[in-house]
Amino acid sequence: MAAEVKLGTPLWRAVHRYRTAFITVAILSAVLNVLLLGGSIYMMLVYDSVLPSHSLPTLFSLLAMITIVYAFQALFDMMRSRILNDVGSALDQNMQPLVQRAISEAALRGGRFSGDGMTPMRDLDNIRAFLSGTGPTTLIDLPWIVFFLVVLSMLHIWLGVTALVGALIMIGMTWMTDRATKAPTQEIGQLTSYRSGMAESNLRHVEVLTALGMRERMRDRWSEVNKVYLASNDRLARSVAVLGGSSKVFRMFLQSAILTVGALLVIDGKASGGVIFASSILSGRSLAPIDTAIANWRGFASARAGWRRLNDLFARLSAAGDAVVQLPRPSKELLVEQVVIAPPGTQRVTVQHAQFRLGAGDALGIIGPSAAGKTSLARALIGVWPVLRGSVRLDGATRDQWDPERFGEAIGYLPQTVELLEGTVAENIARFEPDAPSEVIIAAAQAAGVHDLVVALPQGYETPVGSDGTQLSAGQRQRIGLARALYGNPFLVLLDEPNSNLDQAGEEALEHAIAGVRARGGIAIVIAHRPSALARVSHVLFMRDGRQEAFGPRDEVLAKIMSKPIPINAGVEAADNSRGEAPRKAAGGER
Ligand SMILES: Nc1ncnc2c1ncn2[C@@H]1O[C@H](COP(=O)(O)OP(=O)(O)OP(=O)(O)O)[C@@H](O)[C@H]1O
Repeated sequence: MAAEVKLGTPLWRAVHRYRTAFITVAILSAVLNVLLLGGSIYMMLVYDSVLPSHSLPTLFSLLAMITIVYAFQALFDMMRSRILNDVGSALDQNMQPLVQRAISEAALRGGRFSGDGMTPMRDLDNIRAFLSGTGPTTLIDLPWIVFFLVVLSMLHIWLGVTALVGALIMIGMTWMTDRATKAPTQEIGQLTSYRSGMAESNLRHVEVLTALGMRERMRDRWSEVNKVYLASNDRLARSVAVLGGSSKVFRMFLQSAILTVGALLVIDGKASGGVIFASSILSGRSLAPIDTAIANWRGFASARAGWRRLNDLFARLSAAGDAVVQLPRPSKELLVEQVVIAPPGTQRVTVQHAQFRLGAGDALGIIGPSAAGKTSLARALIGVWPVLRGSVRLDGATRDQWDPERFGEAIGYLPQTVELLEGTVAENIARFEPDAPSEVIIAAAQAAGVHDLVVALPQGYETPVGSDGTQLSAGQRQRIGLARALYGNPFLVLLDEPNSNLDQAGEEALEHAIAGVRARGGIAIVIAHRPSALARVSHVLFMRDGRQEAFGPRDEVLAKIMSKPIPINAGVEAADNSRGEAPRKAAGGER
């Protein structure tokens, strides 16, 4: 039974969890904004009471009071920044696992964005940076403009009206900033990913690029993308600078305008001298959040674009749920029923109507020319590619009925490119399981016939493999990859061209490993171009052009395909009659 995990708006739900913190920030902001009146009131009192009376005690009492007010302002400001910073970090920590899962799911479904595929992670970074910066406090302070306008109007209606007109103009500027930043912000998001994906790919392939004299050409290609990226950044920075600068100057002008209105009111005898200065300061303070908002709009726009993209991504992945009922480990059979496969994110069928059944103790060799669909079928069998039609069942259950981690424990997979991860040999064999028992690691290494090879390494099982396993030879990588595939005695072990880099000893270890899987009641599937890998299989499946052309007991199928004209690279050298070798001998014969 698959549980419906509602991922629709997980960001909102995560933010909702911190509502108490947001309410506290809102209350602190309210107090802070009221305290902001302190400076203006102080100026008004000094001007209107202290100066006419020349009273020093009044002046110092007022100074003491305003000092306390400023101290509280500083305290509350610090408190709300701290709370928001904590919320940003907690939200990040909370969402990171979901974001990582979304990145993997999107990649598996073929929805990997061009580039490095890490856009969702950067989006979450942008949201955290926005929450931890001045953004939220600025936005919270914006509605308080109305309060200051009311206070100004209470001093005199014309002061309020002047400030209102100024505020409306500045809000218009904010709207223009938003329009000017929206498109470049989105463009920069995509370009950042593309640019870093390209740089990462160039670095990963540096040896090939150097050997083939392609480094400069690839660097030039990257520079072209970088140029577009810089231009977009430039455009964005310029818009923000122009509008941010204008709003700041306009705010200063507005203060002078208010001063002028105040002066006119004083001349008219409708206000005191203190009111002029108080209102000027008040208007400056009240409109400050608008130009702070404009100056920081870039961060806000990035966070908003990231927020939308993430919600969109989560919504698209909402159907993926975790199984709640844990099925027992499979132990009986693999059933493939009329399976049609297309690479994720495409409708291009690469395997049509594959159908076969394997029982515990069977081993299957999949052979066929290049691009016959062997690897496509393999990926669907282990559940990393979806099936368009038909089904793949282990002990009667399709993959979506399993908890993904538990399903992985039942699978052993050695891909064509071994893909070891940064860590030690032991960690790689143990699939990075924390506290993996040594005896299980050694058992896997022994099953793969690689134990002696590992202990002969400089640090034995603790030898670091380097990024992508580059500190090992291709043969060593492949054999350690085989041990990883066999770790924990998985039921279904799938080996995609496991002998492409093996020497004689490696080939023998591979044969032994396949025999071992069969002997313990597992199922082994081997995709092979070289005949030695077929030595220990019980069945053979021959594929061509995405079709299953033959399936059955090994010798029967090999005999059948030998009787037909087979392309020279049909997948097993044994099938290549042009060499005049006896196919059965080349295939090894079941031992
Ligand atoms: N990720 C992918 N996206 C789109 N098409 C793909 C993808 N992977 C494979 N294909 C296409 O699917 C077809 C079958 O490829 P597949 O790798 O399954 O063949 P194969 O029999 O394993 O070949 P080989 O023996 O050369 O490894 C090919 O035409 C290939 O271009």
